[in-house]
Amino acid sequence: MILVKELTRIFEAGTQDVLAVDHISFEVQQGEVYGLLGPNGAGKTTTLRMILGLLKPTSGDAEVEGFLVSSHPDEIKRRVGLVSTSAGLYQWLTPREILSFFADVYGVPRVQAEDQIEKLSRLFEISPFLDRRSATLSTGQKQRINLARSLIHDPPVMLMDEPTRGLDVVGSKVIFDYIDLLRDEGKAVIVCTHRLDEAEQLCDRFGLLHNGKICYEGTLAELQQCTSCQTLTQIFLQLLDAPVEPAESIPIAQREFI
Ligand SMILES: Nc1ncnc2c1ncn2[C@@H]1O[C@H](COP(=O)(O)OP(=O)(O)OP(=O)(O)O)[C@@H](O)[C@H]1O
Repeated sequence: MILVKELTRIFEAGTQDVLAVDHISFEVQQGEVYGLLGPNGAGKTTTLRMILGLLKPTSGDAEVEGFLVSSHPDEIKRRVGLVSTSAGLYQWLTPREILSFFADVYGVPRVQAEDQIEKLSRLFEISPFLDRRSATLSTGQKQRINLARSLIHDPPVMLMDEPTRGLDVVGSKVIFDYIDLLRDEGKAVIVCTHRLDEAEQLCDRFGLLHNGKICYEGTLAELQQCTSCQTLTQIFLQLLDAPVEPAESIPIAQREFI
């Protein structure tokens, strides 16, 4: 389970600071897929990075499986998998070497790691290029390896930042099926995506971020009811049209850091 409590992040950016995430709170239960959606610059990636402990919040906290990120960052990393297209692969290593390396980093016993590599290879159909140098792989093939890498320690919580970016229809279907499997296995999943059609199919509940704030939250039916829109795309466009304050810039003199 993921609990996000009043998370806030201010970035220093020249003479004005940027309020990227503004006191957001939400929770994701086991077996639930939560769509964290919003336009470019809304604060999605910043939120994921704070939950994982890669970025210190200016204020607020996040809790994963009962551990606070502020006090137990290592426990959080053991329990969370991050899928991100910006994650690079070690070009000179093969996918098998990369997966073994990360299994080792997470302390997965060797035999269990080999089984897990087998299972993930079948699942993501990466067996044909498991022993090729990563530098020779296509974008979609690399994305599949990234996905397998983030799951090597079988974490109970998954954070997915644009998981289908760069994938063809077949690759996207593999991810869809996998997210369904994660739900069935009782994992808590956050998915950030610009593909609203995909989000509509994939997610049980949504948080719509705009200028660092969650403006709407709920199931599709609840969002439809409170906006009088039918599709997630229409709801999203209504959100963008709404008179929301622009992302706040804070003069340096008024900055507060915790
Ligand atoms: N290191 C940084 N320094 C300064 N500003 C930053 C930094 N990282 C992010 N920001 C700003 O914070 C805001 C939120 O960025 P973030 O990457 O979280 O958005 P996003 O919703 O993931 O966007 P996208 O959909 O384009 O990936 C943006 O205004 C961005 O410019």
